Amino acid sequence: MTDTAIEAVALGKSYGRRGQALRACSFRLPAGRVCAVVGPNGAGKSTLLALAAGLLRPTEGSLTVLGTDPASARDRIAHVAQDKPLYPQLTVGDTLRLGAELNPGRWDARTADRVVQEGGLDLGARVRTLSGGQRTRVALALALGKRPELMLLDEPMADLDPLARHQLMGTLMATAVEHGTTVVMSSHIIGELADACDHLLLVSGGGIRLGGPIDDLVAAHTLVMGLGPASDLAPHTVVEARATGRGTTALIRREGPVGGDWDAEEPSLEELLLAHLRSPDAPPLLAPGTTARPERGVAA
Ligand SMILES: Nc1ncnc2c1ncn2[C@@H]1O[C@H](COP(=O)(O)OP(=O)(O)OP(=O)(O)O)[C@@H](O)[C@H]1O
Repeated sequence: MTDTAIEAVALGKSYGRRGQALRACSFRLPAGRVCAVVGPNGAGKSTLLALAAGLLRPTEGSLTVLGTDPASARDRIAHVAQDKPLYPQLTVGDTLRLGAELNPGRWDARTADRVVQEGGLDLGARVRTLSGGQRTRVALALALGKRPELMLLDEPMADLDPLARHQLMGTLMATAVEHGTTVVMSSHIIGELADACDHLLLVSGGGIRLGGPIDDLVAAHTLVMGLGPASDLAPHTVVEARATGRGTTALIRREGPVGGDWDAEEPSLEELLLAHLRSPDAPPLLAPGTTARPERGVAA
């Protein structure tokens, strides 16, 4: 088994005259990890996942999945698209039985059944009568039941309530640990998946802005304390941020007036990602350990 789940080199995807969805994307996602692909609406996340699933072909560069061409790896991949295609006339029980029939010898009935049961779904209910979140549950049960080497989940948490998110994240992480499955999930809610994932890609405007193990990304960012007069900015406002070519961000924030001075604290991963989206190409604002007087506010 390869230690790389997905590798892209100068990857690009154009939808003809309708636009360039991805350009010059180079990254590597390690196998057996839970990876978040985050970025704003229209960033190119779904396109990236569809390319990795072998449903689209790159127009530039190369993409290797599980050590081979994505189209050749389709049996080893489960892709859950945003619209969660399922057969609406089938019952939940029939849908799971179909999953088992289509994946003889490797169907993980225990996990698939548990995902459905945890949501309190009636096995006799027809898929067309289910809510969006319930359909998501069935689609994820099918994907997990297939026991894939790579799961590509496009906005899997979008329709789920907090308990369902918690349950499914737990199941996905356990699957990654127990079976060595690589889980790649996308979200346009920056930071939504970050706490549960160990690897991250930040996509924006069709390019990769930031990528790597989350612990390394956080550790590589520099905390800079801004000292200055209290102002009318709300607490927790990011007041300035810059990214370097190496991905280092100097982030200054106000924790609230403390004796009339600015204070700072360790930025959250979500703040770091937002900072990168705000100022992708700017030079570093400050060297590590220096102080600053912020002059303008940028809403957090
Ligand atoms: N089939 C298509 N034909 C033409 N353009 C497309 C097609 N699919 C996507 N695009 C364009 O490619 C760009 C990236 O779209 P994509 O769906 O990959 O983004 P996304 O990051 O998944 O967005 P969202 O968070 O809104 O789902 C967008 O500008 C979109 O309009």
